Amino acid sequence: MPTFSALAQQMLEAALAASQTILAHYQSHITVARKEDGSPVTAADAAGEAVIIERLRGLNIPVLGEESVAAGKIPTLGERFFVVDPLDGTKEFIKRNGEFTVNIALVEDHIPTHGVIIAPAMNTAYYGGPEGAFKSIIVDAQFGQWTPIATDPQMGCKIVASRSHAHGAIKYFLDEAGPCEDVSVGSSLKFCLVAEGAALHYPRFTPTCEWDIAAGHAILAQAGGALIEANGGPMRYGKTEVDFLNPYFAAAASPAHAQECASIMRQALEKAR
Ligand SMILES: Nc1ncnc2c1ncn2[C@@H]1O[C@H](COP(=O)(O)O)[C@@H](OP(=O)(O)O)[C@H]1O
Ligand SMILES: [Mg+2]
Repeated sequence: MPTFSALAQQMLEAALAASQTILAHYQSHITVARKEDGSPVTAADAAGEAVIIERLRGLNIPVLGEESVAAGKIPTLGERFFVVDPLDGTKEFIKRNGEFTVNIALVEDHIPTHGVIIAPAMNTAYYGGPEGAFKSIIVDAQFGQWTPIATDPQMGCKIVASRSHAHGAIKYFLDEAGPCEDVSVGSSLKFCLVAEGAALHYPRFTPTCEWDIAAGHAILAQAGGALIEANGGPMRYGKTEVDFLNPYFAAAASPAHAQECASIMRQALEKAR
């Protein structure tokens, strides 16, 4: 059982509280609204983010939250800031297939050093930080035992892809990668599958924002994996100038696999043109 730092404990408790709030919405009627960009949003998104901001307030670290940004509230980001997606996989939440997550990351010097992901409807939590990478089952709204997780770079080819945001290049990726199993799942759970050794590659060919990936990036990195831009360079956070939009990226079970994944992505994108 890891001894979590006070900071990690606060992040975990904030995510757990938001997860309970979101579950209450999930178990009652879900009303769907549309954001300016046409993407769906529910009352659970805002309620979850409010709970997280409240719980993290005492730390005096700026919070970059998906819903706050959508409402025009962008904090001044210093060297250290939280990145929050209270409800990633809103489409899955609305479809009620359970594949949605609460995400909190701490970014330091442009890199996510701590990450928490909870899948409320699956009673599953993941953490990655200086203590290592761990998974826990939630019982009676409490974390159970934390067990270490690790990627499996030796496994056969298995890729995870978005359930709701497909791109034509995936087909070419599979052609290039050779025999490869292909699994679709919603939200940041894709990072968790790679982090716990259940998938090898997560090539992302459709847009994401920093809050969609920061927590997953931290967990994956601590579990032995890596996330890089599809061009092969490091993924950096705090990209205010591009509204926190990420370039396409490659996440995989090791730094070498991430480079391989990115290289196959570039070939696939070339073919898809
Ligand atoms: N056109 C776009 N621009 C920016 N982000 C997008 C996007 N289309 C989808 N996304 C992001 O992809 C996330 C869903 O990922 P996935 O398809 O892997 O489940 C969404 O998270 P939310 O559900 O939090 O809005 C959303 O932020
Ligand atoms: Mg999201």
